Amino acid sequence: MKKVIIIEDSPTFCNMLGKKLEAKGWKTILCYNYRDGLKAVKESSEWDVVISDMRLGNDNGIDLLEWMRSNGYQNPFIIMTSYDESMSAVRTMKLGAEDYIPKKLLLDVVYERLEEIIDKQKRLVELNNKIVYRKSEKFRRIYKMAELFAKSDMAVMILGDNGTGKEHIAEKIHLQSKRADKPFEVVDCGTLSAELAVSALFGHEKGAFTSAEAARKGYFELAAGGTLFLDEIGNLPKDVQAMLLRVLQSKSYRPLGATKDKVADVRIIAATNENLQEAVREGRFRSDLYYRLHEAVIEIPRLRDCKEDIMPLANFFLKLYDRHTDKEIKCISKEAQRALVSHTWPGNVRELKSCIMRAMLLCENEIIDVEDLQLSQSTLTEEALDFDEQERKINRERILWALKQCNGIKRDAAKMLEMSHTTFYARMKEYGISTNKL
Ligand SMILES: Nc1ncnc2c1ncn2[C@@H]1O[C@H](COP(=O)(O)OP(=O)(O)OP(=O)(O)O)[C@@H](O)[C@H]1O
Repeated sequence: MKKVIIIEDSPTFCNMLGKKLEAKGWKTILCYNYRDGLKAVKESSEWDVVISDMRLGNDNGIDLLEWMRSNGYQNPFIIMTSYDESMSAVRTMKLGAEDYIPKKLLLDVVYERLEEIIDKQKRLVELNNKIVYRKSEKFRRIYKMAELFAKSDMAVMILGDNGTGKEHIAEKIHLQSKRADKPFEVVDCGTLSAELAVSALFGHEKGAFTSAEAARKGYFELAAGGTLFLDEIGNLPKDVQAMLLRVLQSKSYRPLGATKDKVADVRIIAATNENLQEAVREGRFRSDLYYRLHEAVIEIPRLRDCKEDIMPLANFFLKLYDRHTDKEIKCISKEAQRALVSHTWPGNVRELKSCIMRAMLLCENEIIDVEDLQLSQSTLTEEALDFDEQERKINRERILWALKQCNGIKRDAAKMLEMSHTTFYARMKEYGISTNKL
């Protein structure tokens, strides 16, 4: 049952709000002071919503929110304010409150707001059921960043190799944002040729061109109020880049054949596995669009750099596909587990997912064994081996080039490649580069 904890030091107002919400099917816990509120929070489950007054006698709702967040309680939190408390209300939003609502409006809007919160939670739960919450240090940091960026409307750039999980993170940001109840639209920029792009992005009216037999909505309209995820942005043709930039700057667009502009109300999240800086240097990507899309950046690591995530992911995929086979597969043998953890996974999570699916088909008893995984070097595809080898070669050459440009000064070379010193030194060691031999 949907549950809300109401913390309000005026019993009359608290009871009135409680009655209103109970009439709409909510279970309520009424607390008339900070102490009782804190107790109710400690006993709450993670989806219970907290509505607290800003002023609670000598105590204060913001302190409660601060206590909750620093003690790991992530319950949705709404603060009730009086007319002169907007500055403090802004602070509560920064601390992760869902909303602040002036008390005089509360009875009119609270029910709608609570339903929105519940709907958002449901969708987040659905997404979380499809994916594994990755516990590696690197991924925990990524989830934290995603949560922080979700609170703003900043354009976010997600960087990472193919199959690392960029789209999931983009959707997570969307579902934790104010736009969560609006669409999340994915655009595969690689398929947008200059001819198709205008109509695909902005739509067209009936008769706008010879084959336009009916009007069509573009991605900007389909995602209205929500998030547009521009996947593989590095593949966007140059003239489409200019078009996109204009729309992002003016926040308006015009469908083909239309006579009026429409408002471009979307949050942009883009992703790429390409080195976009290099693309800018080589003139393949517009630098103004590059900066417009990089208001915030999240880098997704390769699967082999988060080894502790491999087995939880593998076991999750095992359960996922278990429903689709009539075999009674119970687990993965110790030897197969060792093989999974030490494999290099050039195709990242996507490769792991198909490896487990294939193993389940091949497996002839209850335990997946190392042969079922087909992971030996000889069974790695040529393409995957080439990809890995080429990547090493390119990275090595880039480091050598930067060192030469900077007369062997490692700190400057790391800066030039926008790498942290630690990563730069680690890569030099990995590739056997020594400044003596330059
Ligand atoms: N945490 C996760 N839990 C379960 N499955 C995951 C997780 N992360 C990624 N996957 C699965 O791995 C595959 C690749 O994920 P996703 O499409 O998000 O990666 P990507 O980096 O966007 O890929 P690409 O660069 O090819 O567009 C998908 O099938 C996805 O369901």
